[in-house]
Amino acid sequence: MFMMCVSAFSVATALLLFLLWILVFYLSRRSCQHLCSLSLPTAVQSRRLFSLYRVLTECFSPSLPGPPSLPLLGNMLDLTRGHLPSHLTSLARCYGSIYRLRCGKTTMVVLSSAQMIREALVKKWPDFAGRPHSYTGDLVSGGGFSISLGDYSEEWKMHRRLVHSALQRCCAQSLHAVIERQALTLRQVILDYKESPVDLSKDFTVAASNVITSLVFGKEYNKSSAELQRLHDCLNEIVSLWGSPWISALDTLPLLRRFPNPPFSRLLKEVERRDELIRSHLQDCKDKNADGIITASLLQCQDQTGGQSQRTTLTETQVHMAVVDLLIGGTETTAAWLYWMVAFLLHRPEVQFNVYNELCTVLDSRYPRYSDRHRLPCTSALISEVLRLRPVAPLAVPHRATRDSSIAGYFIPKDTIIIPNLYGAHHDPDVWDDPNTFKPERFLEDKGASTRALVPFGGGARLCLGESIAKMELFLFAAYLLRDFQFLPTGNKTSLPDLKGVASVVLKAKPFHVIVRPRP
Ligand code: HEM
Repeated sequence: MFMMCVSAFSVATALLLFLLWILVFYLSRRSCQHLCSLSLPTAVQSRRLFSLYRVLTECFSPSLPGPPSLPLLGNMLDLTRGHLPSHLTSLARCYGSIYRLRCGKTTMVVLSSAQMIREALVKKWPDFAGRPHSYTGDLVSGGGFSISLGDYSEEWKMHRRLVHSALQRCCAQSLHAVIERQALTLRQVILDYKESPVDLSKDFTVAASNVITSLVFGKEYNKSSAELQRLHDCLNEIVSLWGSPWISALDTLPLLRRFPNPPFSRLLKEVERRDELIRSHLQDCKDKNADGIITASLLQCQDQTGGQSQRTTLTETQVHMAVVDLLIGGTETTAAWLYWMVAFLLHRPEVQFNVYNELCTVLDSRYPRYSDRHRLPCTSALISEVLRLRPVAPLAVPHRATRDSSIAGYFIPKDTIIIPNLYGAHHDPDVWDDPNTFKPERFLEDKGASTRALVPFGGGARLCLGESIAKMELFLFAAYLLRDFQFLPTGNKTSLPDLKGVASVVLKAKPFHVIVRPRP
């Protein structure tokens, strides 16, 4: 009897709370819409109502699972692990494909399945299109004016839209020819090695970089160019310093900014050097009437006067930072992917053979064009599988919730940091059979059903800006290389490349040597 009374009481309380929540939800939504037009006391009341709604929503939604956190440190130690993407993926096996980590006052939510990532980034894109604000992020992004690190705003949308249109125009006009030329140059570089064991990492970086510098500055370089070296060293140093704990500590513990910090001083110096280099390249483009097709397009955007409804002008800083975005986003990513492709092919030589056979049969003896990709399923499957196993931006770039929202029924408060764990989604055992094994044939067998679960370029408002360029590059570089060469290990099985790699902002394979034999 007593038990029956208790349960009746609990049901009644829950019902009452639920009704109260509905009432508060309704009133708070109405008040929020009119908040600006209200008198001060009414506005205060409405805000209180809204806070009450927030508290009740939090109470009603289940709390996010996650590993235990230490006092003060929270889960910071989890974030300093060597191979962060695979560590976050192993946590997903314990806590599920959505879990939280705490870092000081900040809550981070890690999404490790394609379904969750799509829900947040694509379906609810306006809620999760923000970027975290940070002191050091502002310094490296010209005050938050880069596309990749700038927060979501009307100004940012216009910036991205104009740069995106410039890229689309360039893709249509000259991208194919630029990549073909670089693929042929790379072919010659490899032929010159005359089958001696080589590490191709730098050659891939130069090839990928030349595609971008041709489009941006109308210039290409060879491997020994001091100018190219300066540009790469500077950009790589900025990316690696910015990711270091010495620098991120300045964002979480502002007090540290008062003390000397040599890595931070180096970062500032490199940012200054980068800006000088880019300024002089842009000046060159202006003086020579803009050879680089993207920059020409961006500089035109700068010259136009703004329309009434849609502004069409970019500031000098926006053009400058767009160039930085394209150089950083477009070099190490494509190069790292090519290097991974060779590493995996050394482990499964029969895949090389199948792709080579396909290229010879379908194309006779000519070089492939991007439009051939639909007739080359083995080549396309190889590209998808390498992107799946080693997404080169394994944790994308952190997002920020721009307002209170939810993912998979969990309440996500405004300003929560969202980490799309693309690496985890691509190793999800519920979607991929034998997820850790390199098996391009999986994309042939299930007739593309699982390509929806492939999210190497992110999605939604923050979808990789260079996706179309990257896809054409991966296809043409891979097809040219595999048509002309056979990649062979330098010795026995123990000389095969390590397949775990080193994870930072970009996931790269560890250095390895290979013998490249020209096909007859
Ligand atoms: C294999 C090649 C590439 C992969 C896998 C890749 C992947 C990604 C990913 C996962 C993001 C983050 C998306 C997010 O925040 O949710 C991103 C952003 C970005 N990527 Fe790429 N990328 C590649 C090549 C390129 C190229 C070639 C360029 C430029 C030419 C580029 C430029 C950018 C830019 C500017 C952003 C920032 C977009 C924004 O915040 O709105 N990427 N990329």
